Amino acid sequence: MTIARTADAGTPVSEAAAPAVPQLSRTLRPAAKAPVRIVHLGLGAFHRSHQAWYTQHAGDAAQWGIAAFTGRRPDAAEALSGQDGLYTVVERGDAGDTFEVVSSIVEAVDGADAGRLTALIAAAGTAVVTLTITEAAYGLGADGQFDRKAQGVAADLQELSAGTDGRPATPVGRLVHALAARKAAGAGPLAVVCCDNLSNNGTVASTAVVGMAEAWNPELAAWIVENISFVSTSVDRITPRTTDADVESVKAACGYFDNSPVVAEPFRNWVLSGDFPAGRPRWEDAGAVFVDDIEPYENRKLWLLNGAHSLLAYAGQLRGHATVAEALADPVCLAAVERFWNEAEANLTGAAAHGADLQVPAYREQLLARFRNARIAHHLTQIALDGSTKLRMRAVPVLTAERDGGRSGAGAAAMIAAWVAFCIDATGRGRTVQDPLSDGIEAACALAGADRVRALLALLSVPLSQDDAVVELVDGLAGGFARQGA
Ligand SMILES: NC(=O)c1ccc[n+]([C@@H]2O[C@H](COP(=O)([O-])OP(=O)(O)OC[C@H]3O[C@@H](n4cnc5c(N)ncnc54)[C@H](O)[C@@H]3O)[C@@H](O)[C@H]2O)c1
Ligand SMILES: O=P(O)(O)OC[C@@H](O)[C@@H](O)[C@H](O)[C@H](O)CO
Repeated sequence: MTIARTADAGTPVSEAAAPAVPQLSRTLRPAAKAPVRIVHLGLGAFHRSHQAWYTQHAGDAAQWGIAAFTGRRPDAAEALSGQDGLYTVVERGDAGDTFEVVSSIVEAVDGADAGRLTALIAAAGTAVVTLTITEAAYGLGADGQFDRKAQGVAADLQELSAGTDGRPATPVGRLVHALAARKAAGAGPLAVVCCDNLSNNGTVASTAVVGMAEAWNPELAAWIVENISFVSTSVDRITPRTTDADVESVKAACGYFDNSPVVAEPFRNWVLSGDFPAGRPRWEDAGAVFVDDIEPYENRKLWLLNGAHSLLAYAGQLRGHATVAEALADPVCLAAVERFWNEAEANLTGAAAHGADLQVPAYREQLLARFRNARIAHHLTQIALDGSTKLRMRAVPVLTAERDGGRSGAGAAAMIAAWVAFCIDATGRGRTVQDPLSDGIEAACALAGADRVRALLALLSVPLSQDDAVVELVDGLAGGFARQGA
């Protein structure tokens, strides 16, 4: 029997949800397998609700199969393999659910299977590599450069030096290892499409991959620069972790057991910018948009949507809320979001001058409606993870722009203040948080008062930590987010 689990980084779906009805498979729901031409790293909930959905809805879907690799554990690959790669997308709107079986993932593989990854990336038919490995997995320093000291990098460089026998453990190390095989096979160029919530995500992916290659084999790094196109994207579809209740709702509505359904909001958006030297699916048939200048779209989404999410994640939990919808219903949280949005919107106008019609007021209205969709239980605990990486993109650019414009930046500072307050427990000491900089956070929290705030700020932005007015502002605002309620 297939062990029922969600994404490998998610909460396992319990054994209680195991089948009493037939299990989803290509026998139960016949669906031809397209040839693998896309390799995905980071088989989680979002890949299934977004890129795999767009690929299924491309006009030429029959030519574009996905081989999706997990990140840190094999669970999601084992679960999905037991269903021949099929799973259900539950589109959860205010009015109810709709259910769709997605079949574009034709192979689900344990990320540790270096042999399969190498074989697929070295195959001439592979044209696209997509990534959803989380923001923290790129491991760049606060200066945006490759960081040899980032988690796992030294060990991966050692593995890479073992050549084809090496077994790097980070997704970037694994990709570099496999690209070496593509170079050796003479399989030619391909596109790497970063789908993580990062500004300039194509550049971030390129810096991480080329940096790792350069540190191992400069000749490979030069080949990557010459042959690999790093495509930037803005990706959007709110997709919380799957729960046992979601599995049960699919069973009740569809009459089959699906161990890997994914629940997402009806809204979806994909903006891409960059070259696809070996071709790509016709994602535009499914609504994807290709642009020359992606920055305005990225900033709109990262600042307004993700920025509000992070603000709600910290302020909301401090005020006793569990989900985005609950936090937004709290007038204190809503006011903080609106204040931050006013600042962010003012700093998006420069981007609009580049010709993008961002329609920010309508975007804000739409976001409020999306966040209020209480049928999507988007837990603040999930959004709060890896705060230092996220705030560098969600709060720091707006606060920096405000300070450069001679203003206080109190709206963006409030997001950082909520994070600062969240990092401290009820006794005033640092609490355990999941963050790539957890050691630095712990060390900073051992300090007191303004010194603590300055040290935490330095993890996000050294220049902001040297601005006394910002330190004082964040320190003052953090007090206002003192823990309340449950
Ligand atoms: N969930 C959403 O609503 C959403 C929307 C837009 C963008 N995204 C982007 O997609 C990413 C993944 O979201 P998800 O909901 O699929 O999460 P998830 O937890 O379901 O899956 C994340 C995948 O990345 C792997 N991973 C995580 N950290 C890693 C690390 N340090 N090293 C190697 N592999 C690692 C996991 O093992 C898993 O395969 C987000 O971090 C975000 O950047 C998510
Ligand atoms: O996925 P993360 O962890 O980068 O961020 C949490 C949320 O802000 C994010 O998942 C949004 O829901 C998503 O970006 C909406 O498209």
